[in-house]
Amino acid sequence: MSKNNSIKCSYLGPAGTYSEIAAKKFFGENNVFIAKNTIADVFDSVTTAEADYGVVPIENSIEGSVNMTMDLLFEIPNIRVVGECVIPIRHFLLSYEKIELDKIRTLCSHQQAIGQCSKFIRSYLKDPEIIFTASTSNACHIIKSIPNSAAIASENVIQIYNLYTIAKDIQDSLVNATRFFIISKINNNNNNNNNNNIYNFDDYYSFESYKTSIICCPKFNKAGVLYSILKNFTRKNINLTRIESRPTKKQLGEYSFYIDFEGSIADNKVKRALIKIEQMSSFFKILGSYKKWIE
Ligand SMILES: O=C(O)C(=O)Cc1ccccc1
Repeated sequence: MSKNNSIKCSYLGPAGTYSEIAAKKFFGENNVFIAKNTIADVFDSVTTAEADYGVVPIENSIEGSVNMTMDLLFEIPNIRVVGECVIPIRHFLLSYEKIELDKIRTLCSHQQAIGQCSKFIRSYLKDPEIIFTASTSNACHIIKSIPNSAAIASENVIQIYNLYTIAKDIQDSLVNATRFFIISKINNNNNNNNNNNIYNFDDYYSFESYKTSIICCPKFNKAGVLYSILKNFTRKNINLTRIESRPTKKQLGEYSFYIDFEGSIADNKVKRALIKIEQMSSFFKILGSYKKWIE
């Protein structure tokens, strides 16, 4: 916390990104916002305590999971998820020149944004060179020096970078939303409820208004292993809201499972289910329990 009790929150910048929109929507404008160049830098800013919280994109309704965030949640210890935020995404095609669609030779944006606009790109652009950038706003810096170029970014960058709007709402579906995780650092001094151990979690939550996210890698890669994990939720009548697999990067065919479900790790039925799953896992990580995002 900074001097006047405002929160220090890092996000994927520079100014104008969807992550910035999410950060300000979750925490409110009257806080300290720290723009970072990459999603990995946001994680670093939390682990080094430069920021109290970080906001990172985790999944999109068109393009699916953000792999960089998934991998960092797996790899980086002492990070927990303390909240979520969902924002609608409207993609704009922007340029420093009033350029016709068929004259665009280079298109820049974050890989997620490019993927969310694949139909528009195929239908209206003439096979431009595509440059993936660290963020949508970063794309607006890159195109400044490239003739006949355009960027895909949010409406917020138009004024910030003084851009022309070539096209608006170019995403593949008008219903387009990205979910962000709010991450924080787990203090290992155990004198608060930050510890990651479910067995002595003593905060009391109104369970139904919470969600929990975990990562687990089964000990054995055999038929029915996913069922044997998921049945622990079914038997306790715990509703799953997301399940994604991600290669462990150790060998082909070996996956970690990212599971979100309704309920809190303060709930005994959740604890009992997770104890069983941990016993079946070679890797098990509780990312955290957090309030469901309500618009
Ligand atoms: O680059 C941004 O603006 C981000 O915040 C990452 C992202 C990119 C595309 C959709 C949602 C989030």
